[in-house]
Amino acid sequence: MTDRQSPARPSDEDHYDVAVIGAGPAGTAAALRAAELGASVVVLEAGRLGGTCVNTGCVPTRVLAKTARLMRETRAAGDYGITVGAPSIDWAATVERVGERVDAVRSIKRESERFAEAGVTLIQEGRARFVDDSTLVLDSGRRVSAGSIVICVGGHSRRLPVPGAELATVPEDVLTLSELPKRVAVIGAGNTGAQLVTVFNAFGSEVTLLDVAPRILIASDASISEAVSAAFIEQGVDVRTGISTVESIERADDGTLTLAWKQGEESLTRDVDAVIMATGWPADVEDLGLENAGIEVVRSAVPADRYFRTSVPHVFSVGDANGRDMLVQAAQFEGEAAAENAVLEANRRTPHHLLPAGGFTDPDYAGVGLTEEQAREQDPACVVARVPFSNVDRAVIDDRESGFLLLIADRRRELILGAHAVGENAIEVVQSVTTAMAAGVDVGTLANVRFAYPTYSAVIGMAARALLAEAAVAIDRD
Ligand SMILES: Cc1cc2nc3c(=O)[nH]c(=O)nc-3n(C[C@H](O)[C@H](O)[C@H](O)COP(=O)(O)OP(=O)(O)OC[C@H]3O[C@@H](n4cnc5c(N)ncnc54)[C@H](O)[C@@H]3O)c2cc1C
Ligand SMILES: NC(=O)c1ccc[n+]([C@@H]2O[C@H](COP(=O)([O-])OP(=O)(O)OC[C@H]3O[C@@H](n4cnc5c(N)ncnc54)[C@H](O)[C@@H]3O)[C@@H](O)[C@H]2O)c1
Repeated sequence: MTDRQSPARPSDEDHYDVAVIGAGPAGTAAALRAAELGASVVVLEAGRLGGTCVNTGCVPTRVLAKTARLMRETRAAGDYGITVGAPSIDWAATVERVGERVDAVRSIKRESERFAEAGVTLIQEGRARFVDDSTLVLDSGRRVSAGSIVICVGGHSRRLPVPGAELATVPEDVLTLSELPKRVAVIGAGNTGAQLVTVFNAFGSEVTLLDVAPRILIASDASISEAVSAAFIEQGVDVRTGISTVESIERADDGTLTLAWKQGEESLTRDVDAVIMATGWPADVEDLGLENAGIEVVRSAVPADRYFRTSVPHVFSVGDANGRDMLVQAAQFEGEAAAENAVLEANRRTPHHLLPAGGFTDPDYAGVGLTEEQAREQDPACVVARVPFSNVDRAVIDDRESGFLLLIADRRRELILGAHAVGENAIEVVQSVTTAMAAGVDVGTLANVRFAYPTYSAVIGMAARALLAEAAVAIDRD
């Protein structure tokens, strides 16, 4: 690799081949891969190792999702002849349990030991900031220079610029609520907001969900949004999509928050005990000194080309920082690719179409590859099969008939272009389809795979066989 000399190069011991800013999933993957390739590597982390995912994002949210499920299962126990009382949440105990599980996950991640074993230097002396395009300064005053720098700073929640926004709780702080709110408004129906709706609904809170977008889970296939939205409404959630704007939040003397918004020309209000703002995730770039390095920022993200190079080619941007696929699996994939491109001066890309994602709502949802709308735009003759869970033995056995798998193939019924599922185990089902896609399995082969009985994954074989039947019809029409 090229060893670029910084004009303000500190001392030899503070110069590395690769400097990685942030030790979340992106930074950890980038650092370990760069070290594996023989580079000298430093990781600069301002907070807790593991980043958003393990500390305030996926892991705590997933524990809350499990708690929500236990509440639902307990309520349904009577259907199976099990006598239990009506469950209720002891919020303090729930919060403690989340913390305990987060610590358990942190203990198996062992980032510092893995860095040490790989010969990666870890420096935790506050936030890093660019001095120039090859030099970083930490809060401690220490300077570090590197031939390549990988920006893995992740992001943070966004408060809407409305009066009273400071009264809202952001997703990272949900566990700091002093008590379980009886009435809660969730603003933002993306992956975060939708999951919090399910959690608070299961916990017995009265939930209102608002979004400016015309449908919830706007990034998912339209059929997913429709199904999850219908389930929310059936569960008593007040779903308000297509609102014009959130106007304000005001606090009354008794602590009640009044949320005001506009739907068309109509002004509406709702009194709640908590407002959660899950309205986006800008990159953590405000104090990064990018202007000192001539690195471009666009809409609160550090854009990168498909090889993760920023406008300054030896500086890379991966994970949530580049504002693309804000998922752990993307962050890890991108981190490794950027490390290879930095150390080997290669041009490695990541397969965006093989990134499965989903959420633990009630019901769960997930997707991979093209949505039906995207697939039809690319090829109007693509073939789509939808198999309801009510046709799947296991779903009926478990009393989980709601949901479906939508499988999309090209017109020649060879390639799987996308898969989208709602229902029990949707994420595991979509993961299995992703594995098949990654392995290059065609629809015909998938249709012949045997699935253990009785499993939810059996829906994949059913959908593949339905695709073949559908495709035959499509081909007849040609
Ligand atoms: C509530 C919630 C639930 C989520 N659930 C899921 C899920 O189920 N599945 C999924 O795939 N994704 C989920 N995500 C998204 C996932 O957490 C992120 O995509 C992922 O953490 C991004 O990894 P990253 O390494 O890019 O950034 P981060 O994990 O945010 O790590 C960035 C790190 O950089 C450090 N840092 C920032 N600035 C500096 C600086 N100037 N100097 C030094 N260090 C710095 C930070 O302290 C942090 O440790 C969820 C997110 C949220 C908010
Ligand atoms: N399970 C998962 O994989 C998972 C879970 C949580 C978050 N994430 C990722 O983290 C990132 C952040 O997620 P997020 O859900 O916090 O943000 P997001 O950007 O995905 O969704 C924000 C939502 O807020 C809405 N919104 C924006 N401004 C608004 C306004 N003024 N009034 C009302 N609504 C408004 C948007 O229309 C959007 O639906 C995403 O990329 C997401 O995929 C993933």
